[in-house]
Amino acid sequence: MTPVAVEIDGLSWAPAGLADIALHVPPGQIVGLLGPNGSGKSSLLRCVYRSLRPDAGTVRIDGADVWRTPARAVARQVAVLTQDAPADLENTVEQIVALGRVPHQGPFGALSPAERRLVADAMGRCGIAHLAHRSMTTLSGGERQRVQLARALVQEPRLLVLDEPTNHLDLRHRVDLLRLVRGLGVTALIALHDLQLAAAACHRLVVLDHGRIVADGTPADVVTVELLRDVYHVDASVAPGPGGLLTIAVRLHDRHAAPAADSGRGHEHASVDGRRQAGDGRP
Ligand SMILES: Nc1ncnc2c1ncn2[C@@H]1O[C@H](COP(=O)(O)OP(=O)(O)OP(=O)(O)O)[C@@H](O)[C@H]1O
Repeated sequence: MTPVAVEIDGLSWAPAGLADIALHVPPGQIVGLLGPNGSGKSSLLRCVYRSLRPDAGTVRIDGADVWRTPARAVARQVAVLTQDAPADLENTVEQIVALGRVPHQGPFGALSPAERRLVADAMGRCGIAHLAHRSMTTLSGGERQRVQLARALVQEPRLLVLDEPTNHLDLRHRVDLLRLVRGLGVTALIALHDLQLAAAACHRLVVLDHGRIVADGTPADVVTVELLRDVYHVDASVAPGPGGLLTIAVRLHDRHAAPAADSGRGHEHASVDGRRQAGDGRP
């Protein structure tokens, strides 16, 4: 799968406050889209995968304007994983995963042996092979999210658009999903709320606030005390860790909290591997 370049220029969409967005993503780059609730991440991604027509501006994938390209042709290049996979589908997991081939097939196309192998392989990579014959209605949120990922892989996309792909996943599956995405070598745009995971998984982070890009750069450049204060309104410290990982320590100002026996409480560290540690006692 050859990755594509994505070029967003002058993009505006008033309902989400998106205004004059410019973002150029080279082939193979993994971009994490961050920002508070309602900052416009999903709306921007919807403009990219041709689900939302912007008021102004363009989105070009390998030079082709997505709104001048037939939907089916876009679907052959772009796979999308949205926040909440539909839960009310009666189809089996295998049938849903096989839907990833639809953009590549004719009107009555049956799966070729190679495509059936692709479906089996994707289910194996996403750890859902044992669920192949289960109905989607019987799955947990995390299992449904992994089914969506398998369907996206089967699509053999050149661009992956993931909107909060990890919100139902436990820590191991979060890490597995992001590792898998990195291993694909495709271009990816991923909206994430977990800043530490985003910093660990993405080549580049872009932060939206009130519909505008307020930061764009490497994880270490973007995830700063100032960003957490000015954009997230959180009092925190950020420390570099081994292998380029970041550790974010958030200070909780809770006037109603019970007095703590340990004077270090109130400062809580959450590391990328999910272990929470007591405060370090720093002011
Ligand atoms: N179809 C719509 N009509 C009107 N307003 C909309 C529409 N879609 C989104 N919005 C508004 O645009 C703003 C941005 O929404 P969006 O879903 O893009 O934010 P987000 O950054 O993805 O948020 P979250 O982190 O909560 O998922 C929100 O205030 C939302 O209510």
